[in-house]
Amino acid sequence: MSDLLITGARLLGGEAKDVLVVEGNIAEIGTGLDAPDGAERVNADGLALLPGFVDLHTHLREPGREDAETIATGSAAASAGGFTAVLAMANTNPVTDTAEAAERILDLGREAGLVDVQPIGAVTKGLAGEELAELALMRRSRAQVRVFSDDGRCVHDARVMRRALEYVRAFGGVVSQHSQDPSLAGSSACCHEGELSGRLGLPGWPAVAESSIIARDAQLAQHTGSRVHVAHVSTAEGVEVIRWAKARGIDLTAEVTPHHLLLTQDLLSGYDPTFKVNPPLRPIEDVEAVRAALVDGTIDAVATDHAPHARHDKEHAFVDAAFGMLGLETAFAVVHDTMVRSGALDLAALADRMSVAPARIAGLADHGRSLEVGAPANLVLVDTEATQTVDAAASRSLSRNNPWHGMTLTGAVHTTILRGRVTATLQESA
Ligand SMILES: NC(=O)N[C@@H](CC(=O)O)C(=O)O
Ligand SMILES: [Zn+2]
Ligand SMILES: [Zn+2]
Repeated sequence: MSDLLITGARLLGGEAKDVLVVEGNIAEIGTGLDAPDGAERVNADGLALLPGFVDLHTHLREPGREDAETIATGSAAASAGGFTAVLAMANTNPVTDTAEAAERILDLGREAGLVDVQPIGAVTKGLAGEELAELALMRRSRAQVRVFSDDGRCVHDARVMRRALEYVRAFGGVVSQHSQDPSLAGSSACCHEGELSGRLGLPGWPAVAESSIIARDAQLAQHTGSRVHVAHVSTAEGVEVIRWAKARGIDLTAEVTPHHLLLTQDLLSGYDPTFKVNPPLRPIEDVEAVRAALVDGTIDAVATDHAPHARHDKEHAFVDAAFGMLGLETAFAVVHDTMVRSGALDLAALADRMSVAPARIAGLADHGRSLEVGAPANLVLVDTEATQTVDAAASRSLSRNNPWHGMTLTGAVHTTILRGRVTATLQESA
């Protein structure tokens, strides 16, 4: 493994320093450092150095839908987006509900070699919501699964959720819940229920379908002494319940997606299925509430919910199209543009929400670390001045359901480093 010298990087956006990486770990931080013989150099003048991003919520589609994404293409999109670790959701085909399935994903991630791919295990067999999957066996496997989710579906049965929480408590695991009560909306619900859904003539999800499940799960977490993570919170009501739960000391964490931080339901007026996602895009009041919650720490982390879909699954009438949108490559730019440029968060806080907090929630010891000697060199260099117009055709993802296409955003990932190895650079994409 060759050594790496990064020169002139602003640590967390602060003071400029050189960082020497030896054998995958940060060996020295200082000024005027010399590169050892054969070391690779990265000139980071004007760039900020952050811990590599960690995505708690990525859909990689392998096995089963390799036409939409593979572990290799999703890993390439992730490293281009500044990520050094991603958690791969379990709603593949077959579902990741056994130790063998989880180990296979871990191994395919290692083969791709661009980010650490950490499998998420299903809560229930086949995501059917009835029988618990092999939670303990997945935990004891080489994949060491700690996060469990039926994402795409809500673990609706309270008895099943209670049992899952009791199980994962024994080994420090967490259940990541897709909080959306299916009984509060018809099976064709495809947008936010409100004045706009009435006007568009589309069946909607009411906000209470989200907040009522969060409230129930918070109380189940308290009752079982276990830990719940709220995936993709999207409503002001959901945020209020999370705030209440945290104030009571309930062990609950939450994530918000870049799209719920920036996009609103008004994009649906053209019936373009690119903007069809679960949970749905919401009114501006909800966007403002999730932003404020990300600032005050009620929401712990940003997670992309990168959900690639093949063209033929998206090119349908709005009600029939698949749910989901791309997010890995644009996440930093969106969060930087909406939260940092506005002054709501500084770069250190962005690093907390996109790296430190998600690594802690997922129990990934090598990621989200302080920039200090001895830490694994899982790092990202970002350019906070660079302005880019998103081009869907330039994506590393196999899919093109990109809601950011044509949007101009300030903030770009420059170089991503996994254990001292450069896995992506901005030049490559130009
Ligand atoms: N977010 C989405 O709209 N879709 C996700 C599932 C999910 O996250 O609920 C998918 O797997 O496509
Ligand atoms: Zn979901
Ligand atoms: Zn998802």
